[in-house]
Amino acid sequence: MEGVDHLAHERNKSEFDVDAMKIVWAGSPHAFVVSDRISKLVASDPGFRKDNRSTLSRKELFKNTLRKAAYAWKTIIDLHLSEEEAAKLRFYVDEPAFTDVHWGMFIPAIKGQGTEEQQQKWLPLAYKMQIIGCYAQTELGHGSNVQGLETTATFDPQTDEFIIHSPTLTSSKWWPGGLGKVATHAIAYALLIVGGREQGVHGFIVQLRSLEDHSPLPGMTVGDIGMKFGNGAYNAMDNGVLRFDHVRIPRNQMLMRVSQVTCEGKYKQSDVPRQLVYGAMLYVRQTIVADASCALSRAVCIATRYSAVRRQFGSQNGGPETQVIDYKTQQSRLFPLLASAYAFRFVGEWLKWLYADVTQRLQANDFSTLPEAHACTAGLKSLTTTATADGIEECRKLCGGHGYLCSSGLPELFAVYVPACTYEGENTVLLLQVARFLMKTVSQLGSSKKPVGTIAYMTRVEHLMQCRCGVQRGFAELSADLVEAAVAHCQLLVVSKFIEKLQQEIPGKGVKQQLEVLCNIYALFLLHKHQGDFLSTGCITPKHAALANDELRSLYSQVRPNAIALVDAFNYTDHYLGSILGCYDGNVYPKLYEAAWKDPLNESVVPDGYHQYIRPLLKQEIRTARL
Ligand SMILES: CCCCC/C=C\C/C=C\C/C=C\C/C=C\CCCC(=O)SCCNC(=O)CCNC(=O)[C@H](O)C(C)(C)COP(=O)(O)OP(=O)(O)OC[C@H]1O[C@@H](n2cnc3c(N)ncnc32)[C@H](O)[C@@H]1OP(=O)(O)O
Ligand SMILES: Cc1cc2nc3c(=O)[nH]c(=O)nc-3n(C[C@H](O)[C@H](O)[C@H](O)COP(=O)(O)OP(=O)(O)OC[C@H]3O[C@@H](n4cnc5c(N)ncnc54)[C@H](O)[C@@H]3O)c2cc1C
Repeated sequence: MEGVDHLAHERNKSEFDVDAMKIVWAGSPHAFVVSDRISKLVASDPGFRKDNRSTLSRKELFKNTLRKAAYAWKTIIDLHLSEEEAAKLRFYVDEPAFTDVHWGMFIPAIKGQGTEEQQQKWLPLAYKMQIIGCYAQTELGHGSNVQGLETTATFDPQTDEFIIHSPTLTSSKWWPGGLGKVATHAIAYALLIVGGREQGVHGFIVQLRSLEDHSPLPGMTVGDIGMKFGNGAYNAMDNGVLRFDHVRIPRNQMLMRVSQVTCEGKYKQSDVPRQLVYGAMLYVRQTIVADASCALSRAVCIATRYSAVRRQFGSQNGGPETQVIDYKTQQSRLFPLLASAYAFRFVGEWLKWLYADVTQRLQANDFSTLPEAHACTAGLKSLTTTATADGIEECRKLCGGHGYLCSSGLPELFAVYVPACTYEGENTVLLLQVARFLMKTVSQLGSSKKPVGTIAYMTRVEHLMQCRCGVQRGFAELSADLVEAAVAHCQLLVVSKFIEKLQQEIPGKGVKQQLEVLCNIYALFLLHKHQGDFLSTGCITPKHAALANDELRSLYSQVRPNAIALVDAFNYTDHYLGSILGCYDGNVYPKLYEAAWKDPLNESVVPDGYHQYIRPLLKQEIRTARL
């Protein structure tokens, strides 16, 4: 039944203006138009095909990724796409690649930590992709502990150069995306040594490979670190290993916005805080939060559409069975994830604003909000990526057995997404940073320094005023509890930003009402999940808890007729979703059936290996077989 919309009856049930919701989701009418146009452009171009990814060998997959990246770049040039449109194009191409780190980390690091002069020299080359960059921070022995990095950058005043060196095996750079096979340059982080004194970790622009024949420059040992979790998936990325053997680079290739080394060998610090060396991480964590809503909404879209297609039990008088989306248990697992996708969208929007604000302040030498920005980006990165990774896996289970097929799109989505819990700051390590920030705030509550912004509420929490412990004392011992407190603080942020969103004018019939329902689901689901904490701290009574649960059930019933329209509002093409279970027309079974026959195993009826292994077994000739 090609061309028939099997979900039409669901779409007819919806009680709000889906087109208006699409604009809310996109962020603005302009963002919607750009996103809609570019996603369709990618979807309709066979050059961006991705349905065969899971059957390719690593080498084929990688080469195909290179081809796609080059093709994407050609498309960007040919169509004169703006920076915004080009970023959307890369997003909808939907394949992890060296370009992610080139645009997402290498360029932002130079922008944030390079001097004007350095930016003028390097950025035009990077923007035109005449050089390709990666971000080489993590080492085999040290990732989270950035101050523990072992790579050294020793200043040689005789030649006005730095000598970059990997003194041990554990100091080998290990993990950087794009480093393995593609990048020509790296921002390498190393311990600066000037005049025999260690001056902490700094970033350096280091050329890795020849721009003529791509061979590694003298003193560099560089390669790929090997296969990662999941077939296909993140293996399109060449995460790499790199060792430096006394590699010399000119002095002006140290990123010198935060601190400088003069030709006489003097180390000077600007009045900007040292933490700006970590600026690129602040930026990327913020983009990761925005990306979490994309990944979660994608999984939720698949699970919601399939839950409306899938029927199990409950047939009466020979009629159809019940759609699994009508089971309360399915709703209680699915709808909080739908609400989370929207919640993360709005907190991501807010974080983008916060980041723009802190960047503007930093440019005007106002560093007062940097600790708060660090706590918010770190905490929300941790919260949203953990919830999204768990949510994708839950969506897979919500799709039953078919969710385990690669053609559902969910295994690959999970495999690509799950490292987000680790990269750019391991999630627990980041929560400890938030906890430290909260404890610091608590310890200052009695002083004249009043908490503002996202921590202003602390003055209203009475028992916190009685806390007078030092920040460090007992921190390690209580760190597991403090991490929970950090999560609670971040959840408060998510809920309050959702509520603030609802206080704005939101046009479109019924749009605001739907968002109110989702906001209430998000908040009440949290209350339900952490009922024990709320009850044991006396924040709610058992009666409140019971009322909240009743309300939650009723909210699920309100979402039910709108569920399909709420995921349609993400405006994802079938190409981007990459899922038979989530296809727009809901025509799942014929597509699954057809796809199965395309598997390489089905290329022959009798499998390769029959004569060697199956037949000798069946004929009891195993002893004489040549295995
Ligand atoms: C295909 C999928 C793509 C999906 C992504 C989508 C979009 C993203 C776009 C582009 C990205 C591209 C691709 C994405 C894929 C992969 C990329 C992965 C790249 C990486 O994976 S790249 C390595 C990242 N590797 C880390 O992430 C290490 C984590 N480890 C740390 O980050 C620190 O090391 C820390 C904080 C744990 C320990 O620090 P510490 O406290 O023990 O000691 P330290 O001396 O370091 O800090 C002293 C004072 O600095 C403050 N402070 C710290 N950090 C700050 C910051 N960022 N800003 C402002 N202030 C900061 C503190 O709050 C303190 O402040 P105070 O003294 O006031 O309390
Ligand atoms: C797919 C992928 C892409 C990556 N891309 C890049 C890249 O482009 N560039 C780059 O430089 N790096 C990259 N990385 C590396 C990444 O940033 C690090 O893996 C990450 O920062 C975590 O550090 P780690 O591996 O040292 O973990 P570890 O710190 O060793 O974590 C191991 C465990 O120890 C715990 N732990 C660590 N410290 C503490 C503490 N103080 N208190 C309590 N518990 C603690 C953690 O919670 C975790 O459970 C990438 C990693 C992955 C997986």
